[in-house]
Amino acid sequence: MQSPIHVTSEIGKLKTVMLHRPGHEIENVYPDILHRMLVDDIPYLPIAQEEHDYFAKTLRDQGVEVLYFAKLAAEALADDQVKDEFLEKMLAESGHATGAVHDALKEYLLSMDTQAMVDKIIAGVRKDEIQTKFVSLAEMAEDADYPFFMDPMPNAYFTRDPQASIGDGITINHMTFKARQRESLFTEYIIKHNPRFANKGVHVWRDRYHDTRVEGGDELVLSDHVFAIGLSQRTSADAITDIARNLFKDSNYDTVVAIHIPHNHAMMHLDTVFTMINYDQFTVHPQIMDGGKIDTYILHPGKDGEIEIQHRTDLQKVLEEVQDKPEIDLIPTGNGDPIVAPREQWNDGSNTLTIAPGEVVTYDRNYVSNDLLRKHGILVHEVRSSELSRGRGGPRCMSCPIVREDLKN
Ligand SMILES: NC(=O)NCCC[C@H](N)C(=O)O
Repeated sequence: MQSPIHVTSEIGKLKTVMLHRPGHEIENVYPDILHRMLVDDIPYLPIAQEEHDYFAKTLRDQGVEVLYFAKLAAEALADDQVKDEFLEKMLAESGHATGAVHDALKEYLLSMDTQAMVDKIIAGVRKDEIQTKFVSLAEMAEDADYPFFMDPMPNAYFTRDPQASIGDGITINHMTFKARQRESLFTEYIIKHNPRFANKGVHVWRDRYHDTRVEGGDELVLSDHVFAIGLSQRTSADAITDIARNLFKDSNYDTVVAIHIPHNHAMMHLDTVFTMINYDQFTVHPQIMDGGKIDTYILHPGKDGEIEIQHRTDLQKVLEEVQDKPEIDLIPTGNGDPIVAPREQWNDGSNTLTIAPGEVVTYDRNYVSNDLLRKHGILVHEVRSSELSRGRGGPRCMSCPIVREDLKN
């Protein structure tokens, strides 16, 4: 049976992608919780939605089928028993496993139709939306001023991160920060219960029930046998080892390249500083290379299920070797300028979404990087970015490829 997920590169023609249109969750962010919600500012929702619709249209105009995360989730919860089981897990992960608040939230959420319930969970539930019969001492005495029973998920529009397609399978990710961990519970239900994916042979390379952390922004499918992953603020070495072991055991993947990037918010994932845009072309933020060097580890299957690891520091050479190309063109964000490069990287100038070999979608605001891409022969579709960029992610972060065409060579 052909899996409904098929992604054997970063650059093969994009056929199907999963997005999330930002919704009311954005309006539930206020200054006191900005840091904890992992955003630096509050997008203006109507414009963010316009920009997102334009992004979706740009993809559709290029023949891409656009699926929406929240719709897939609602479809997955069509059966009442599945919905009940999901809701119990979601409430528990939101801090209400039992008790009066749990009961009131459950009654409130079940009073809605399923799509409205999913949208509400993503948006967050304020305390003043529901009446509880009793409150516990903890609710009365601790966090009394905190306005939410269920936190909003303002990062849901970065559909790249809670999961990642690799080959005919997926990783469903245990994400680093609490602010994003519940997002992948939706993915679990989509894969298990949405008719598009359920019982269709999707291989789950790693599920979300682990202590170690991985996020899709770090996961790059370089080819049908080479997988690159950031060793980053969000993805730990143990998780990388686990994914490598599972890929080596059950797939064609025989090479995992772990790239150590700075552990900070501006460069939280590998795709904020490095993306693949053509067979032999990549964007790279110059500041991750210390004099051209960066700690890189190549993992291969060893004897008896062991993993062999080589430590290298020349990323360009590593890419030439694993991609089997005589030369790799590394295109520096902001043309490597000491002011332009970090400024454009901050607004996701390296975070290109490749929709076909040598054809990308980028934010319009990164005009220096975009011009340079064009000079290197890349076809660039620019999308609007005044509000979307405030969430600290770009076109690659906002898209989860589900199907790409295989590369011809
Ligand atoms: N792949 C990505 O780099 N995604 C961007 C995620 C931004 C979000 N505010 C976060 O910190 O998780």
